[in-house]
Amino acid sequence: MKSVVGFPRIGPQRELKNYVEGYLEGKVKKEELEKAARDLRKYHWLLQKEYGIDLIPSNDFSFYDHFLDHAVMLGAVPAAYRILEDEIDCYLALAKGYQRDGIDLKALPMKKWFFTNYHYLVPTLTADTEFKLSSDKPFTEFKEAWHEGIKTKPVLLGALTFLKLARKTGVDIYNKHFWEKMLEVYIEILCHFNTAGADFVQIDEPVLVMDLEERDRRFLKEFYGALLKNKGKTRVILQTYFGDIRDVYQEIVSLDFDALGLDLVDGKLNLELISQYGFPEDKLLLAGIVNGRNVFRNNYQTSIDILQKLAHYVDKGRIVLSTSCSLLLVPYSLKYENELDEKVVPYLAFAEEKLQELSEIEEIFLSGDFSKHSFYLKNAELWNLVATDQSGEKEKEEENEYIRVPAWEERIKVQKEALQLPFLPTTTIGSFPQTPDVRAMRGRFKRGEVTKEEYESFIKAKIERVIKFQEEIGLDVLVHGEYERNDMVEFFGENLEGFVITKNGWVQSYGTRCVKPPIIFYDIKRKKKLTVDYIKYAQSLTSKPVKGILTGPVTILNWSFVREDMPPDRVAMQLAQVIKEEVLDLEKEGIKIIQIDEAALLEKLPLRKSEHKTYFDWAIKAFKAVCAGVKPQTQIHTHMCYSNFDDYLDEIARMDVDVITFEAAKSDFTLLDGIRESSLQAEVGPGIFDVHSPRIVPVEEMEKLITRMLEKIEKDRLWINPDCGLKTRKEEEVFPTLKNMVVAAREIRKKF
Ligand SMILES: Nc1nc2c(c(=O)[nH]1)N[C@@H](CNc1ccc(C(=O)N[C@@H](CCC(=O)N[C@@H](CCC(=O)N[C@@H](CCC(=O)O)C(=O)O)C(=O)O)C(=O)O)cc1)CN2
Ligand code: MET
Ligand SMILES: [Zn+2]
Repeated sequence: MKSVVGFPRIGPQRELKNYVEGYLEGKVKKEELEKAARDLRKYHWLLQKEYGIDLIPSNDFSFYDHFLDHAVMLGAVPAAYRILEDEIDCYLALAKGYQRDGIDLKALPMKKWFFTNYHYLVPTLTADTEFKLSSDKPFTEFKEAWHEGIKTKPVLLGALTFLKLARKTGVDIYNKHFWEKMLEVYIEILCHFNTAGADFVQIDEPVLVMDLEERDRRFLKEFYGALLKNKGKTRVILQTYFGDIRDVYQEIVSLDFDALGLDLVDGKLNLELISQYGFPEDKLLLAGIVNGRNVFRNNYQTSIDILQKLAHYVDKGRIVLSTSCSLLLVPYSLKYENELDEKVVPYLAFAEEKLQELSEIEEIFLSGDFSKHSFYLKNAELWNLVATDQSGEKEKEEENEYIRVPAWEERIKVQKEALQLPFLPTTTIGSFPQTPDVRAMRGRFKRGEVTKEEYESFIKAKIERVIKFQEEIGLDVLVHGEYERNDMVEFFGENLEGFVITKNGWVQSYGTRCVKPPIIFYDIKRKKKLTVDYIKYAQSLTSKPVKGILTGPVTILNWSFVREDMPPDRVAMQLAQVIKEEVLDLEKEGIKIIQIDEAALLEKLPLRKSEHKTYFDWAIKAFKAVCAGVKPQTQIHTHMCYSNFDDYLDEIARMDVDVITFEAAKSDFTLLDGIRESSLQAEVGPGIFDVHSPRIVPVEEMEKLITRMLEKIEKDRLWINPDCGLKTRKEEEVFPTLKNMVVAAREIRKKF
């Protein structure tokens, strides 16, 4: 048997993006949106059926985010949003906010989904949360598929994952009084599926791969002990992913689940757990061997090895082949890639190709002598060809070989002297709104409809306009606006050697926003300057300093797909080398401030604390390798967002940057206390407005914020800036806010 944990849902050509955004803009009717969603689901189910998948997921579809779907289904959303009676409107208000007709509802905050570039919406659980079955989405989808002749496996988010990842105010999630009602909802859902005739239901509990405590184990026993008494004929799969379940293996196998889904790609230790503690004879084992979060072909030899080891403990008949996690994290299909390097194509597998891999591996596994099977032989030949020889290439450098001299205290003096900025200097994070004309022009350039010269002069005109705007409103440190970049990582991938760029390899990052991660396939080299020309041009237009903006090595690595046989620390050092070359070129051209974005520094921080040190050691070493050798008077900034870096300030201090700007607008300033208490010396720019909200922020609001910040941070250490880049916003939203931001800073300066 073969199972898929979840399938992408944005549409093979990002159809859902256009429908949802169109609906929000009033250009698409509700019926059209619903039909588009039904068509996509049908397409996904039929495709999986075509490849012989036995356990095809449903309820893995979402208009915006599956975590929000779950919160809505449990009734765990604030009552204020119910003012919007229509189900979809209420849902989208939670996702995007709603400001119309005197109603002002804020969007829920977003957070990273484990170590991926997917972001989920975070509901808040309070003492007022009343759990109640409030949506029939999972049942509707099940019926819809049944209508197509497919009996799906409905997917539900697990209780512990939901409780642990939600925000809590004033509630103890482990208190039975709090979760009892939620248990009743889960029971109701299971009963529904039992009546509807579902053979399987999948409950996702990815938090089980994290460090767990005794109370988590107790919760699992109590909650699932009670739930599983109500499963009737429906068989319940407990699905885990993103690691191994070392802290709960024995508890989980002793519960009455009918099947256990284990990740054997990111959770290598799962195999050991099975060999050590055995596997119960009454359960199916869903063996996650096809990597759901990378785009490379499976190595069949590796997978067969794992399966054969498993077969010592579990009869072959009870082993179900599966993806390691949901395929949400990979693009749809290679069939849209007609311009890819032919040498590389055979090494890639997107979601659709992974379905085929499951079939092929099953066939090999069940055949008598697998080593003669044609699928096996073909795959072995492929991987033999690229087996890399890494002997002699070991990096010996230690982090402390990349020390910037002189030390921060000395450098910052030299820089203040050189830059002559007022105190509370104002700046932005780099990108300005990527207006539709910019996107459209790049589209035309890529399709060969306009020449390189036309494209470049278009970008230059944009730069000229944005420099003028920044001068007019009186910002102190200007930027060129990043108009030439489709994305802060893909752009670097396109312009460096060693990357492969897809045409349609879109992956959902949040809601309707997608990224097209570049693929690292060869050694990385820089054959030409990446950013120097436009930044130099911008600097030529003004006497104010223009900040050069680059993406750092760890972020490029973490937002790319990287070959599994390439050690990440080695790739990070190669990236550091090329970014360093760019930094030195910018410096040579007279750029005085260079920002090296590390928005994703913490993204792939291992889920288990015991593995953090190794990660930080190589990640920070790579970052420092970029900066060592830069002149003392060149000011190095970095920018971070989207992670809770509160907990890692001492590690971030080791990056030894001169200035750090970061997202803080939402976090109640606890971060500022943390900064004061940490070993971080750098000047800081805690974002003073949230770029994800379309609101125009008034001067007084920002003045108040700066005043409060000054209670925590000395006046000569504080920068004034937004909390992230402005690329996703509209000019009419951010231009007035930036203007207000500068006024606010000036008003505060007057008070000193
Ligand atoms: N890689 C990455 N990860 C990140 C972030 C990030 O900035 N980059 N930020 C955080 C939040 N995530 C984000 C993810 C995506 C977007 C985003 O804006 N994505 C855009 C796509 C950006 C892009 O590459 N656009 C292409 C346009 C491709 C296209 O469709 N072109 C059309 C024309 C479109 C038009 O006419 O408007 C065509 O060619 O026909 C370009 O600019 O070149 C989107 O979904 O819409 C923003 C934030 C965390 N993770
Ligand atoms: C996601 S972090 C974004 C940093 C980038 N320099 C920008 O302004 O868009
Ligand atoms: Zn950012």
